[in-house]
Amino acid sequence: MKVLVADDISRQGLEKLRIVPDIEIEVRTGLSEAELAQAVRAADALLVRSQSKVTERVLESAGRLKVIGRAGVGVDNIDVAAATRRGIVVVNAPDGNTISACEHTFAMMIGLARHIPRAHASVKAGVWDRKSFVGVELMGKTLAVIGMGRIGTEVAKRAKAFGMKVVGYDPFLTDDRAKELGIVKAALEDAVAAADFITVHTPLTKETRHLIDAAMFARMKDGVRIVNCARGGIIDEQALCDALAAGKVAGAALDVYEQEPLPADHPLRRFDNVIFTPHLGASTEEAQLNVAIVVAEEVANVLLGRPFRNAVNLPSLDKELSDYLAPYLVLGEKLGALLGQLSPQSMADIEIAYGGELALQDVSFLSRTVLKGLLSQRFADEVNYVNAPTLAQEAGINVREVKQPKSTVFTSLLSVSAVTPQGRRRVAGTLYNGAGARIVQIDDYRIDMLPEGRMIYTEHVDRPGMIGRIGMILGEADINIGSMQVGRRDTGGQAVMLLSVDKPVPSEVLDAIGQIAGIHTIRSIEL
Ligand SMILES: NC(=O)C1=CN([C@@H]2O[C@H](COP(=O)(O)OP(=O)(O)OC[C@H]3O[C@@H](n4cnc5c(N)ncnc54)[C@H](O)[C@@H]3O)[C@@H](O)[C@H]2O)C=CC1
Ligand SMILES: O=C(O)CCC(=O)C(=O)O
Repeated sequence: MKVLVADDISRQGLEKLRIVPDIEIEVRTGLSEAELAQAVRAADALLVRSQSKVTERVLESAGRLKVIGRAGVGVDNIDVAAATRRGIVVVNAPDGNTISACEHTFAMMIGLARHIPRAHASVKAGVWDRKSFVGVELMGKTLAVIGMGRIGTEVAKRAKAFGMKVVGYDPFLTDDRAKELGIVKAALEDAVAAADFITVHTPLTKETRHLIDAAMFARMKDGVRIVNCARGGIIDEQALCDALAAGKVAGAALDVYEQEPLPADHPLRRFDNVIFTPHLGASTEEAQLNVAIVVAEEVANVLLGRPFRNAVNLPSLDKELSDYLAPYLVLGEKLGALLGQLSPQSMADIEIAYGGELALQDVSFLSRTVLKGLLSQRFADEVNYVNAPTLAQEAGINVREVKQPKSTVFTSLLSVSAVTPQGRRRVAGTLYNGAGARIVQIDDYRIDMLPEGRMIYTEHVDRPGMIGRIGMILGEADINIGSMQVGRRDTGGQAVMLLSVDKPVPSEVLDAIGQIAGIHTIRSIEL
């Protein structure tokens, strides 16, 4: 398997991949979009930092790509939606550079408060000017932290240690968490209005683009100082230029820009009271080693089919949940595949229902495995856990998750149904204590069958001799029957049968069984 490394990633971290047999690493940095598109053609994995842009065009040529590893946090340089549609897992290293980005933010804030870059340049130029660089203290000032995630929280903690008052804005910040951190929770407008210093720590998304715009600058105190070590574009650069020119903003410290590298003629470069660094927030030995190790391990896990943790386009699964769900993931995929093979024609309105204890868990990952099994009839290898919901949506298939904690005779029941040309069809399964997974229902019929291997499924009239005749045809074809389950509602009425067989059943044998009077449906099933 080939891993293409397209940005500068710690060699020590890459060792984690180098030592895996069957994994070959190719390092090619500084590629244009067209070169990256060409290089990714033969890659099974792509490793990047923030420099490479993994666009739709790049992904179009990525025939074998299974995983993109981002050695860092922000994935705004990766078209995650396009990767998801293609079933490519995107993994990142969410906490490897938190402290470095936080400390850089503090360096920038203090540099801004005490004019350190300009004072340094003045001394270097042979000048001894102490009057031009009178600064302000942080102690007693109000800091607005916009985005109270990992980095924002660390910044808030350090600001408290500096004696600052901290006002935090984040849609997910709870009153309890704010209290625990000793900060004031506020709306965005109120946070920026109260602040002497403002620092942003959100990802760049549709919602956060130009979160700090001209209207927001108008609300700020005169002489406010502003820091951006998160992403260019969260602050509207034109509005910042206007606020600097008007003297509203006393200084800005920027690590990130709407366009990187920052163009040589960018208007921000004209302001002496703006401090620039070239996207260095995560550039420490420690952070680069941390993120490289984490992402290399994650990429190896994906390639080797082992569990992985940090996928940005899959629901997260902690160890406890992952252990609990593991046998259900196998059962769920098989139930999906069973329903898909029972009704290989079109289907709509899929319902994945969870009963009993299972209904009390976070089952979003499990629903994906059910969907993957179900859609594999239609999309074959194209479908995986990553793109199953997107493929269903694009095919116009509505998917519902239903939870019924109290309504099952089984400790837990997983049931999958869909509207097919034969009406709504349903299969259900459970895990028997000690006896493993079982299919326990097909449509309205109760059965008890191991969801494994090759099977023959029939719908037929419940009459004597039926099973014998099927057994005879299979015997003549030298096909051994492993086990058999019949489900029926009334004697002499309709029935279903599942037979497990030891080898593939040729189509002429299936046809011969289908000819038996009273059999009206026959299918070959493989789980
Ligand atoms: N300059 C650099 O080298 C680095 C930059 N970063 C940037 O910093 C960002 C934050 O990193 P982490 O704290 O690790 O991420 P995080 O995911 O832990 O925190 C982001 C926070 O932003 C909040 N948020 C999302 N939308 C928001 C909105 N509209 N308004 C207010 N808050 C909102 C989220 O609720 C979350 O709490 C990353 O997305 C990345 O872009 C991260 C590392 C290094
Ligand atoms: O790779 C880098 O140095 C950039 C880090 C960064 O911006 C991030 O992790 O989001």
